[in-house]
Amino acid sequence: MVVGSVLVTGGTGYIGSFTALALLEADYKVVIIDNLYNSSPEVINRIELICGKKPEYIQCDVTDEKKLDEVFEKHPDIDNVIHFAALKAVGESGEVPLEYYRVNVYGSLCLLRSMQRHNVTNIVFSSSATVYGDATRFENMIPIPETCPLGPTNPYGNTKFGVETMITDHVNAERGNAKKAGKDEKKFNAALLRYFNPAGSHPSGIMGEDPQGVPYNLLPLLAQVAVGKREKLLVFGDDYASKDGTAIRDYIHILDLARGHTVALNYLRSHSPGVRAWNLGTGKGSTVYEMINAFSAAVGRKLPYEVVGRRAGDVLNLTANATRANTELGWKAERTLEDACEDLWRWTENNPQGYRQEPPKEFLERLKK
Ligand SMILES: NC(=O)c1ccc[n+]([C@@H]2O[C@H](COP(=O)([O-])OP(=O)(O)OC[C@H]3O[C@@H](n4cnc5c(N)ncnc54)[C@H](O)[C@@H]3O)[C@@H](O)[C@H]2O)c1
Ligand SMILES: O=c1ccn([C@@H]2O[C@H](COP(=O)(O)OP(=O)(O)O[C@H]3O[C@H](CO)[C@H](O)[C@H](O)[C@H]3O)[C@@H](O)[C@H]2O)c(=O)[nH]1
Repeated sequence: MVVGSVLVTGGTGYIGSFTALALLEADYKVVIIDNLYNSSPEVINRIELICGKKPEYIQCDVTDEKKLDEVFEKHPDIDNVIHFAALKAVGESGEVPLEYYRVNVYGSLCLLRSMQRHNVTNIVFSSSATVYGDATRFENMIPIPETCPLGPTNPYGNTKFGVETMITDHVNAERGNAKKAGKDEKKFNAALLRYFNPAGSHPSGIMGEDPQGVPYNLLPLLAQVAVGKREKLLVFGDDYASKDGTAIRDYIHILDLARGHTVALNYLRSHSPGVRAWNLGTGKGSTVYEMINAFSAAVGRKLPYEVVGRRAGDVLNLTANATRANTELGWKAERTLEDACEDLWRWTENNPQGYRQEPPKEFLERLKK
């Protein structure tokens, strides 16, 4: 039995593919669009290997409004969108901000307009903890609650803040217009999911993060050090006001994060909250050094690093207060940092070339059983 249909933009990417898997496991029909800028279509096969169901994949750029219209016309049953497609590197966004505004902001505008034309009224948006900026500028805002004033410190964060605002204005307007016309205003809803730092892979070892160019995030970079693709990790600053001088992030297992999307979507459909923001994090902060140690423990040897200067746009501490998601959505991160590191290492060891190589036979055999 299909419980609903979801268009997943950026669905061959890291978080999108795990969410597509979680949606299929929760009996949603899933249509993925992606332009493969930072992903591989092979992940569709891996999703099928794991859950026995295959999402439909359509190559489509989210800034191509005509193509978006065609997708909605081909699938008139789609009644929800989860919007991942974006550029996501904090550092790079300071170098090519216009590209970040084009893909992240203009792409979201195209999507909302196309959804409006096709009467698709629920959206779950991939926002980010980056929208809070430096929460240590306030007293008592670490761990960060959703009520913390927003103030991104880099162009990437500004695009996420801008899209959150655009979605909020749009959904509120749609609700107001529907009410005036005596129509059902409650069908217009948005979840703004502010993720902290996703980590890890599928425990099977056949599905994980596979960035196409040079990765920017800490864990994929550490994974490259572990398999010898990179000599050492560069630690961006050891002069932060943390216990060991390195910056603090809240690393959340990718399976917990993916599950957060299905529960948020279910909540939109059952409670019709209008626009609501939820933090998805564990509530536990780890420094860069703690992450190097945790991943080194999973690998079984100490990974080399060198301290360099701070990265522009970085902040000291992004740790979530996830109480709202816990009380309202009934969602809580269940897996540990150790789980994330072990799963990441299993994926990396088995797939040093990412999705460009066949999964090991023993996995295929086991999954067939
Ligand atoms: N990974 C993180 O640390 C993190 C944290 C918070 C929020 N986010 C947000 O979550 C979302 C997914 O991130 P991810 O880590 O899975 O990144 P990802 O790069 O793995 O996935 C993004 C996907 O979007 C696709 N894409 C990019 N531009 C596109 C375009 N113009 N048209 C269609 N598809 C396009 C890419 O090919 C990729 O498959 C992004 O919106 C990101 O900003 C990520
Ligand atoms: O080579 C590296 C890469 C990262 N870091 C440090 O590791 C921490 C995590 O950095 P990431 O680049 O992995 O993640 P960010 O927190 O900068 O950003 C990520 O998580 C955010 C949410 O917290 C955003 O949404 C964003 O999309 C996503 O890239 C930071 O302190 C960073 O300075 C290093 O020391 N060396």
